[in-house]
Amino acid sequence: MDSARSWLQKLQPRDKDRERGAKTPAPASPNGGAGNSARMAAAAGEEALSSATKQKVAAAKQYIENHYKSQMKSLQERKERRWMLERKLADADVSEEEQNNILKDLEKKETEYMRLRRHKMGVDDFELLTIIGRGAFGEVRLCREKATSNVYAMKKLKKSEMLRRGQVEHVRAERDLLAEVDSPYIVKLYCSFQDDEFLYLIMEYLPGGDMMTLLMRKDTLTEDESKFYVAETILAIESIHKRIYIHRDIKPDNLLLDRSGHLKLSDFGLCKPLDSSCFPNLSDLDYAAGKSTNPSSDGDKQSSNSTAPRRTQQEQLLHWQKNRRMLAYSTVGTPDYIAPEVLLKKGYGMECDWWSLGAIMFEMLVGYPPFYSEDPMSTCRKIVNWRSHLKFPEEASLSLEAKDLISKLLCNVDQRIGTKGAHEIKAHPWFAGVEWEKLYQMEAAFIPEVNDELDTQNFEKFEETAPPMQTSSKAGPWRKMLSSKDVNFVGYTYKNFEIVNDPELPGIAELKKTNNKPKRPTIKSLFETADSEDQPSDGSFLNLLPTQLELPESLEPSPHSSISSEDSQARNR
Ligand SMILES: Nc1ncnc2c1ncn2[C@@H]1O[C@H](COP(=O)(O)OP(=O)(O)OP(=O)(O)O)[C@@H](O)[C@H]1O
Repeated sequence: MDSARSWLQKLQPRDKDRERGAKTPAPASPNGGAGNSARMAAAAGEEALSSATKQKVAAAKQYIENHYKSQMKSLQERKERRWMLERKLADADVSEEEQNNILKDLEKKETEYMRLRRHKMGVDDFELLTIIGRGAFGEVRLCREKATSNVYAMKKLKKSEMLRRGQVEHVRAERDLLAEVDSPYIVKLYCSFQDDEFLYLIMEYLPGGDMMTLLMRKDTLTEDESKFYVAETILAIESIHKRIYIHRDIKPDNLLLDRSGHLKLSDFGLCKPLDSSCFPNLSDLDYAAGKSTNPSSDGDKQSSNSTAPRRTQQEQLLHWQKNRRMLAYSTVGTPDYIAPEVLLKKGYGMECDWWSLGAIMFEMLVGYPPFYSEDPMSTCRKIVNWRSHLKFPEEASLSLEAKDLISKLLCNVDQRIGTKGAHEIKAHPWFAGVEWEKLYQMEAAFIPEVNDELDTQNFEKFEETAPPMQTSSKAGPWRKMLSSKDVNFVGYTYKNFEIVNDPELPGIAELKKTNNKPKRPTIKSLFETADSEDQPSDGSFLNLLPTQLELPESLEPSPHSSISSEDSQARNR
């Protein structure tokens, strides 16, 4: 607030100076023409300057409004937490003394959380450990918070790269979604912050690795194993669709496995393949989709040469595996799971995520994705001409139900299963017998080997390109740290209440079950065992903690900060 006020004060004199300058009479000219043009130029200058000023004032106004809104929301949420805990305790078999202790515990956590919210979090608060992932915009690394010794995954994204590739809105969407959605199938975000060069997401560490690595280790999965992962992916997608978000980039690399082997969706908003600079000839696809029904015109080497023998399933699998990691770590990424309507940029909705699910299911059962080709552009062509290219290799011996479900996922949007909601897919015969509500409590298809909290054996080994930088993000007042570009990243900082909660102690359900006196239940466990009807209608109050807004020194308007019409269209659906 103070920073907003001082920023406004700083603004005013400059504004007055400009107005004074604009009102200075132009030198007289004998015919009045030069004077007129000078006056006109001055007027135009005034208009231009005042529109820049207006933008700054609007940004400051928004900052102040957001700040107050955030304060009110924070207060409300604190009250809700207290109220819910009191209700839960009233129903629980806990002595009065115990109840008082638990309530005191909550207040302690609240104070801790308030302190944390005021603390300007930075990369210096963490000990940087092993690199566990690399993407187009940065890296993911295991880290340990110095103050608490808690282990997290830190995703670090280079701001300049995000700006260069017009991904600012996408990264913002990722932060927003992770902060909003509270689902066991979505990776949990604890906090986000930034320094002058990078954006950081501090997430729960999922030590089971990702689905891409699992698939590379196993070649193919059985139908039962696939069913488990496909079912959990459906629940993950359903939870983001309920929030009116579309992922658009669901692929095995983004399906992570927790310690017990259950699946969580991650990596929201960075839709690299939508970046047309990555696929320079993307407009050709339009032509390919409309005109070509002949597989041989789709650029796939295998089919372009009719005399070349078709690869067997095993050969294709080996070929795919050889290229897979290279594709994953390239700046272009793999287009193998992207829906045709997304590639064609003709407007798309949530159905595109169900297409990706179909492609992943195919890969689990067959060993490679359905439209795999030598190079990404050929894959894109095959996707838009999916009718000619979707083939189930006989050697894979898929059940009729599996083939039917895949064919209903990999088809035109208007016929695609899931268009009316996830329930359509859940009701498909391939899932007969799946207990959707109990899935998360069931034993996973594979239990990953994880020896301790720092174990990274389920991840690829990545070379350190440079020693982990412990660049200071805290030295000096934060406003001085930010460059003018940072107007694009205003409001990125976020802190989740759960960062101050201890997830290890038993819950009240356990207390009731054993009916003896185990360790005290924690606030978190009490919330976790709360009935869904006890929760606010969106069921996500713990994750809806306010954004700590940041106002950069300069709020220069930037061409990068606007949402493309395509993005807003997708978001509005
Ligand atoms: N919370 C996490 N816990 C464990 N591993 C993770 C976590 N988040 C990401 N990873 C690992 O890092 C890899 C890259 O992560 P992610 O896809 O989020 O990064 P990215 O830079 O957005 O990549 P992409 O280029 O796919 O957009 C994942 O495939 C996974 O192996």
